[in-house]
Amino acid sequence: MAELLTAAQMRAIEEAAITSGEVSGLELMERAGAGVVDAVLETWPDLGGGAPKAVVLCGPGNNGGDGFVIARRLHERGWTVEVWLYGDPARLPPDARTNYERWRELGPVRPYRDEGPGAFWLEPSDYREDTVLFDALFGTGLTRPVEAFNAVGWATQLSEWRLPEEMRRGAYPAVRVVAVDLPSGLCADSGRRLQSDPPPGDVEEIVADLTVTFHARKLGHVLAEGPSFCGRVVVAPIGLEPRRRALGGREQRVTEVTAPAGLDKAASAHKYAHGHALVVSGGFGRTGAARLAARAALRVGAGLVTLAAPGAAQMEIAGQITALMLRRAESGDELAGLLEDPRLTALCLGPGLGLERARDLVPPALEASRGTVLDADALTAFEDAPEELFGMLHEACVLTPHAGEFARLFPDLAERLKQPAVSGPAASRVDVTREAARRAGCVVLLKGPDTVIAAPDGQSALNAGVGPRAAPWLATAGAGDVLGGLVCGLMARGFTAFDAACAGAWLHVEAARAFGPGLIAEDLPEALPQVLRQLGA
Ligand SMILES: NC(=O)C1=CN([C@@H]2O[C@H](COP(=O)(O)OP(=O)(O)OC[C@H]3O[C@@H](n4cnc5c(N)ncnc54)[C@H](O)[C@@H]3O)[C@@H](O)[C@H]2O)[C@@H](O)CC1
Ligand SMILES: [K+]
Repeated sequence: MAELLTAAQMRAIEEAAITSGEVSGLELMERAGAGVVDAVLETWPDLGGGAPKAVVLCGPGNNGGDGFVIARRLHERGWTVEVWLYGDPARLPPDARTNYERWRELGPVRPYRDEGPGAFWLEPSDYREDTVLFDALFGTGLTRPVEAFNAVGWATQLSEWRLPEEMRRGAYPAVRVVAVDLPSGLCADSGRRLQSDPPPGDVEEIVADLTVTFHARKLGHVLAEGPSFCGRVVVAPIGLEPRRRALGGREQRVTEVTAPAGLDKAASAHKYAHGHALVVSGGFGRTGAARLAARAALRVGAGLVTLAAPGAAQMEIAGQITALMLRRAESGDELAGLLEDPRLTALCLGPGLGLERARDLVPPALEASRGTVLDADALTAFEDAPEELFGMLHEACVLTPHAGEFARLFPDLAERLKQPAVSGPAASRVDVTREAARRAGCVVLLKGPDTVIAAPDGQSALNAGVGPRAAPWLATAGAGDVLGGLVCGLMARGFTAFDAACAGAWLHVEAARAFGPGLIAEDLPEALPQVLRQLGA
């Protein structure tokens, strides 16, 4: 599984490599700069043949050091290179200073200080269609908002370069923007832009076309605003070993969800060998969500799936199902009666359930100690008494809130994400989901474009909805109900709560991608066979 790193983990990996004598910091910086140049030429082959222009903005730390390497290497390739430094050359860290000196033998360094309008104003004639701007101001060392950009700073001008031609004040041709490691201003751990509070007016951000990071992606590339700031993200290997020990314990690590194993069915196994899922439906006129969840549970391979509905809803359901089964569960007592059947291996409650019914049915469902997905109304029903719910939850439960439901159960954690990110590392969706899982004592899957999954012991994973894992079509009514059903079906088949949540999140995205544009929730279960076939299930 691909690890997504924090700034501290990246530093620990680098330090371990340097102290072991395997490589020097200077060599790593050289490889980082070379990696950026390679990625630029690979992304824009048209720049390979000519003599383009580079404007390299260097900052006061090692990110700036990478910038000086890039400047030197592009100069060696025949590019016209212009270098700017924000900071005092005498205070550069040693490796950055060395590369500053090396560049100084080749060309000048123009100082930038935030001295008001015009402090960083390059003549329009300086710019050409083949100009590439390198943002080597701040990388993983950013700890506070970048004041230098306020109102009159570079960012305003950078963003102007990026406006459509007819909207630009001057006659600047479009400039390609490359972020070194991270677009400056972005928090490496949370993907949030560090900003003073209240935010300064009229500040534009650096939005990159290409971000070249080193060794592995950082959480900030995929969380929150990260994807919209980074553009294409390329990972340049800089010869570092994985060094898992430097990453810390499992409570500090975050992996990306990957294709699940174990979805095939043995030739000799009968249907009960694959578990029996029970999905609890809402009342008359509100059964669609549960039917979607149930069909997803069946498609993902649960041997049997039963819908439990109040009497008044049974006719409605019966007319719309075939392979699914139907039982009556009018009340909590009736549900408890159904759950006396030990062959029921997993439950799903919430989609379309109704708040009153949820308050009645969730306690006996949790009492039964089966793999249990709680979603939608099963979460909202406890808005006024989250502790009551937490007291009943057990390790085989998965809560699948969207941001709104999450805020109802964990208002203080949701508030942490809303507070302005004034210093780094800022609170991230991973942090709050981990804390929520610890508090609830079960797995929490926080839905969103970046879906985060955490277990009470801190183990975490995420599906970054970017690049090959983007599935914008999932923003459609009922898609969340299908996810609940997938996780329930997988638990019915014997997956642990955490593994079921990860596999469910992966399959959900994969099914959406297999169907593509025009997707509605009903299509998701129907796209699963194709996905499962590709997995060799
Ligand atoms: N050996 C290494 O450590 C390597 C580091 N690499 C590069 O080094 C970067 C990390 O370097 P650093 O840790 O020096 O950090 P940065 O270069 O990201 O920035 C840190 C510097 O900026 C200052 N600073 C932080 N926030 C500021 C703000 N808002 N306004 C003004 N100054 C601010 C800090 O006090 C520090 O001087 C990585 O992102 C990567 O680009 C790569 O060269 C690979 C090797
Ligand atoms: K940068």
